[in-house]
Amino acid sequence: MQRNDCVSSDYKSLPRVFLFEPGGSSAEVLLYGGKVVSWKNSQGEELLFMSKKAAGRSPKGGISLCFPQLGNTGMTKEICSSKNNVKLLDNIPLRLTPTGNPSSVDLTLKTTANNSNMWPRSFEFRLRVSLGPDKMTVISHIKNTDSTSFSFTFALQNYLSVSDISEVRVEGLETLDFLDNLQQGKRSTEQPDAITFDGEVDRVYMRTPGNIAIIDHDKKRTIVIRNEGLPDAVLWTPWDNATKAAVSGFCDKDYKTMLSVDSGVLEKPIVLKPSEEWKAYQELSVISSSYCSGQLDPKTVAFYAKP
Ligand SMILES: O=P(O)(O)OC[C@H]1O[C@H](O)[C@H](O)[C@@H](O)[C@@H]1O
Repeated sequence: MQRNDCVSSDYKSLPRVFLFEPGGSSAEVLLYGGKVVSWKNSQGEELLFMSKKAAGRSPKGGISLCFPQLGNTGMTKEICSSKNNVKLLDNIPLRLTPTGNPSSVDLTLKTTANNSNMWPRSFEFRLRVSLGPDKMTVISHIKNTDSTSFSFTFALQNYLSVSDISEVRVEGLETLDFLDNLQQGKRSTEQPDAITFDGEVDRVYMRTPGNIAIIDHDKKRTIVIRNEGLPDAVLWTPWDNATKAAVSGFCDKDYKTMLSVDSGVLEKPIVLKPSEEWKAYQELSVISSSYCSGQLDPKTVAFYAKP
């Protein structure tokens, strides 16, 4: 039974920036927290999943910024939150800097220890979201403007829209070591085959070699994630665990058409000395998967994904 608060998302009433590029791709980015709430390919198909659960200024889904802590790796006692995933930027309006380019947006936040009660640190955050033909890049910068060093973990939680999770295949994580959050972080090694889904998954893959391909047979498309500075990846589906879905702000049936593939830096937290800056780059591209048969070489996908 669908809960009452799962009938319509309210994010369309929130202040946001619309991006367009000449090839027909488009995106929408919230000023609150810099969350990307829509990314459409040149055919106008939505590629990101947004929950219909009402959540005020922090709607669930899209591309969410998790900072300064994700999971229980590198937990710092400075953070005032009972949650492992801390999204300090949610609910904070970022400053919009004009780019003069309809396919790109720059958002910034300068904060001091005094005006952040969740993490009493001074930092500067800059985010650039840019569109290319069937491609989106997200560049994040964090500068330590404090008088002492600080450390953090970070992730872009990419909630991808899929036709049916049981028909989806993920390539690029084969044979990697992962920490299984469903088994108290037990370390295991992934099989040599592509990953498919038939139940709940919550894993942190460490030191991913480069590209991750999410192949959706029904939609005949592949989304490729390429990163620099974000070595780890989290794969999450609550499946039919309604309690976990609800805790994360999703509706009971959302799992069927959503897969979360996060790009992050988790295993080894980033340490910044005063005035030091950290930068990370993520590129998402979407391509026709009609040529995908059997094992897909992510390097080949990246090659085809280039405009
Ligand atoms: O509840 P959220 O912060 O949205 O997180 C949703 C999910 O994100 C990550 O992928 C974690 O590994 C999961 O444990 C978590 O449940």
